[in-house]
Amino acid sequence: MGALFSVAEIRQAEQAAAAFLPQGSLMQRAGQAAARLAIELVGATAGSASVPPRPVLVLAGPGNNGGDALEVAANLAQAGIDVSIIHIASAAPSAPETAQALARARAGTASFADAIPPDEKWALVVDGLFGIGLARSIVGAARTIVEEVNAMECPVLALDVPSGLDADTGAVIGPDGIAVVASHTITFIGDKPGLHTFTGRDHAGQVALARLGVDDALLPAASVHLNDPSLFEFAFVPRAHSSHKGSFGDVAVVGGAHGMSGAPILAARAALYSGAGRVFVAAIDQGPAYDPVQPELMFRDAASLGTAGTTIVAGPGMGDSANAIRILAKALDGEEPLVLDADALNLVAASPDLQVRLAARSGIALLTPHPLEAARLLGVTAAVVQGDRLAAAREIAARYDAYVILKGSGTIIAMPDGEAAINPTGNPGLASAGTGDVLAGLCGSLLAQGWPGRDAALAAVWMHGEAADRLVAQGAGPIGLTAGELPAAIRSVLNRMVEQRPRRCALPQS
Ligand SMILES: NC(=O)C1=CN([C@@H]2O[C@H](COP(=O)(O)OP(=O)(O)OC[C@H]3O[C@@H](n4cnc5c(N)ncnc54)[C@H](OP(=O)(O)O)[C@@H]3O)[C@@H](O)[C@H]2O)[C@@H](O)CC1
Ligand SMILES: [K+]
Repeated sequence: MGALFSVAEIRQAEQAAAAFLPQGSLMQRAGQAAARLAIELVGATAGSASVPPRPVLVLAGPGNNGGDALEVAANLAQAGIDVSIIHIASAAPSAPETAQALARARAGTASFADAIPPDEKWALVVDGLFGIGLARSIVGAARTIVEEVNAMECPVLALDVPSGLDADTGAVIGPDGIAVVASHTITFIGDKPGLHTFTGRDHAGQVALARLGVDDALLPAASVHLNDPSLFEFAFVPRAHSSHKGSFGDVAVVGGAHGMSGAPILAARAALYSGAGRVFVAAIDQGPAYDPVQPELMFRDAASLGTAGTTIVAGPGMGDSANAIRILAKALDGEEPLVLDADALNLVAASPDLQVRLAARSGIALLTPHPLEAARLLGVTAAVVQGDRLAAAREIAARYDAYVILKGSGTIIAMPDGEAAINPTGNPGLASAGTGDVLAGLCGSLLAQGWPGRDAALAAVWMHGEAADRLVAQGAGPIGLTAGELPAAIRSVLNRMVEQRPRRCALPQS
């Protein structure tokens, strides 16, 4: 479930499937599946499932994505819907199935136009300009069409992938490219990573998958999935009545250089609310003696912190002092699970010595970079990281034998063995100060409670996003959502997950 495939993998499956089918079968199936969804969408828009009072605009490009669109147009016209088609003809000869689809559309009641009729109000736009075959920026007449569609207010259904979007990476195909902003995307044969990360979430809207009857066996075993509780739910275990605070591990958040106390406190609160037994704030410089809102947190001097048996979350507000570097080196040399965030990642990126220590450590390392921190770790620009987020996260995971959470829309979770996931939960409310500190604290908390690195990374990211989504559903965002609201919301998500597990409790280690 939730498997994501590269364009190369989809192409292979498509060729293998087509070899056993009459010509044009896959395109016809794509046209039928998309027409069904289009009818549902216009039915919903018009308030009934009957013929909508407004016409549907179908955009058909020069390749097979255009062929899909022509099949959709023919099917909608056959259902009695008023359809207008803008067809960008190919200079090169079309594939036979696309030529067949064009003939079918021409034979029906759909009308063809050279440009989008001005002032028309559409029930729906179907985007079949370009699919996975687009290899360069959209320019000229096609660009004008995309600009016009993006300025419309009606729903837009993209076929396979919003035209102009790279289905592997979620980047707009450039340079200086443009991509359709769809409200819905129906994607064919297999779901694709680019629809779920970077700009993909904004361009694709709600994603539906039409397998077109292609056998699972024709697709490879997926190494990338959409993050989902089915990947980690067995890690949620009810607590035993005989447990005590020593059963759930210690977390120390190392950070809080002068003037930056808020970040480690947010991380520490998240660790506390997600069930860590004892939580320390280990300050680099002298800061507050306690947290009046959360007096359960214990404040220590980072330099004298005993780290044995303690999961360290290093980085929030840590700064770059010599003291910070010394304390980070000591944490890297320890064997306890370690979460590196924010300044700790920048210190590693700037120090070959710390890089060697990180790569050599035997305990779990979990890194939570945002794109710029990831770029520093890789010695590239943030634009390069964003241009292929999956590849960047996997490269860091492999280089440091670490679990990597590359933050941003469609957060990537990459494991040292190459497995990866893209997170579907969360919303723009998370693009605010301190939410990353909360995520780091949550990761540390799960690791301190004995979770494996893979499950901790997947579950932390999913719950963090889910908590934000629930807050938005309650009206607490996305505008103005604050990081401080997340820990309590995460606690309720976590307890709900545990309740749903049919498992018996885990007896505490003596
Ligand atoms: N085959 C199958 O079995 C199935 C395929 N399916 C569908 O086919 C889609 C893939 O079709 P595709 O390979 O024909 O590529 P597509 O995305 O239509 O674009 C290529 C066309 O665009 C042109 N072009 C490229 N860049 C351009 C630019 N900047 N500006 C202008 N033109 C540009 C390019 O021309 P060229 O680069 O060759 O000059 C070529 O003509 C896939 O996404 C799915 O929807 C489904 O029906 C399932 C079964
Ligand atoms: K498209």
